[in-house]
This record gives sequence, structure tokens and C-alpha cells, in this order.
Amino acid sequence: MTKLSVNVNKFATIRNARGGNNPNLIQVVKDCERFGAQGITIHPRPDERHITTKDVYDIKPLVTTEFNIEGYPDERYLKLVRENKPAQATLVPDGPDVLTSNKGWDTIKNESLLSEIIAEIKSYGVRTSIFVDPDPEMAEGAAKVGTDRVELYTEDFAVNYEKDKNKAIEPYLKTAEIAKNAGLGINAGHDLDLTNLKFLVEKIPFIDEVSIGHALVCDALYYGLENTIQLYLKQLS
Ligand SMILES: CC(=O)[C@@H](O)[C@H](O)COP(=O)(O)O
Ligand SMILES: NCC(=O)COP(=O)(O)O
Repeated sequence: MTKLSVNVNKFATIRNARGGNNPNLIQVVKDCERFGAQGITIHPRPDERHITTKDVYDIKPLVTTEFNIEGYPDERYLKLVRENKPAQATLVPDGPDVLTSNKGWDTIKNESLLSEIIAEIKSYGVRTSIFVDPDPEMAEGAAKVGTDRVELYTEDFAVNYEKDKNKAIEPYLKTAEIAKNAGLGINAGHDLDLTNLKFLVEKIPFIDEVSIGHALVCDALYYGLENTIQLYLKQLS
């Protein structure tokens, strides 16, 4: 069954808005797991606008499920991964100035960079995943760089879901099948929510993990965190 990893970036965004410790991220992480999350995801960006370097070290010892650290693989990121050894490192090709992640890796053009970084991260004993667009060629490229998994970048799916969900899922299914046949695990994330999640996992039931943050935190404002996590888990069951 597909696991739910809760991305806690947005809790840190709210905390940082006032410079204090409310909400307390440590309590949030503990509660997400207590309420059923099967993983915790963070994306510590260089400007520390949400997750800070200190947060990474504070959160790591608490996580009893799967800790996933996302980010662009610069020296800072590699140090965080090396020193915290999460269950998974998800490599994202974000520049430092983006509002949010907005594209997947070109796994062909970046073959040598990715091969080198993935080998290094694997030498720390950490599973790797790389963020990719729904493009079969990118999945083929991913298989060549030695990653354990790919994460399908689902923004296009989320945007086009209302217009024509069957058309929206097509490139994802093709890409996921190529990745699966190449022996890779499949993750998915970005803009997944309570309206589109069930369809995604019905059509691609072999997705190992979804990481969800923005919509889940927005839903929690209305339904509460415990109910919201349960609602997301229900979509996955
Ligand atoms: C890698 C990815 O898909 C992103 O969703 C990311 O984790 C979100 O980052 P922000 O919370 O900074 O928008
Ligand atoms: N990897 C995707 C993620 O962690 C959360 O993305 P979003 O739900 O905040 O769009």
C-alpha cells in the first residue's frame, strides 16, 4: 500500500512568521506520526524560510517512521544528509530563488552529476529518490544514474485533473511503468490533495509513497490535524 509522508514545511512557515516557537515543530512531527503518518518529509531550503538547519537536527532523532529530506544537492544539503542519515534523500533541481519546486530533473543532461551524487548518498546508507517530470525518457535516464526511486512531480496532474483526469494521468502512468520495469521504486508529490489523491493511487497502485504538505496543512485548518491525516490515509487504503 502507498505510504503517506507528511511534509511539515508549512508548519515551519507559520512558526517563522512570528519568530517564536508556535507551532512547535517537534510536537507537530510527533503528532503527525501519532495520528498515522507513515513518514515525515522536509525540504530545508537555503534561505531557511521554513525548515531551518537546526530543525533538521532536532527532528531527525524523533522520527520513528521514514524521514525524507528533499533538496538541491549542494554541499549544505549533502552535509545534512551525511550527518542525519534519513531513510531517504530526495534530490530536487530547484534553484535557491524558486517559490516552490517547479520542475523535475533532466536526467539525461545531468547524468554524470546525478550518478556521482547518488553514489555518494548511497555510500552514507541512505536511499535516494529523484524528482522527475512525467516523461518516460526521464525515467529511463533515472534508471541509468543508479537511483533507488523516482518521485513523480504531480503539479501538472493536479492542475489538469478537473479538466480531464484520464488524460492528466496518462503520462504519469507511462513514466511510472517504465521506472517500475527498470526496477525503480515510485514516489509522487506536489499539489496532491483530497480530491486527486485517490484517483492517482487507483491508476498507479504501485506508488510506494506520496509526500503531501501544502494541501494537507490547509485541510488541517478546517478539519484538525488528526482528522486530516486520517482522511488522507483513507484515500490511500
Ligand atoms: C519537492 C516538492 O515537490 C516540493 O513540493 C517541496 O517539498 C515543497 O516545497 P515548499 O514547501 O518550499 O513549497
Ligand atoms: N515532495 C512533495 C512534497 O513533499 C509536498 O508537496 P506539496 O504537497 O506541499 O505540494
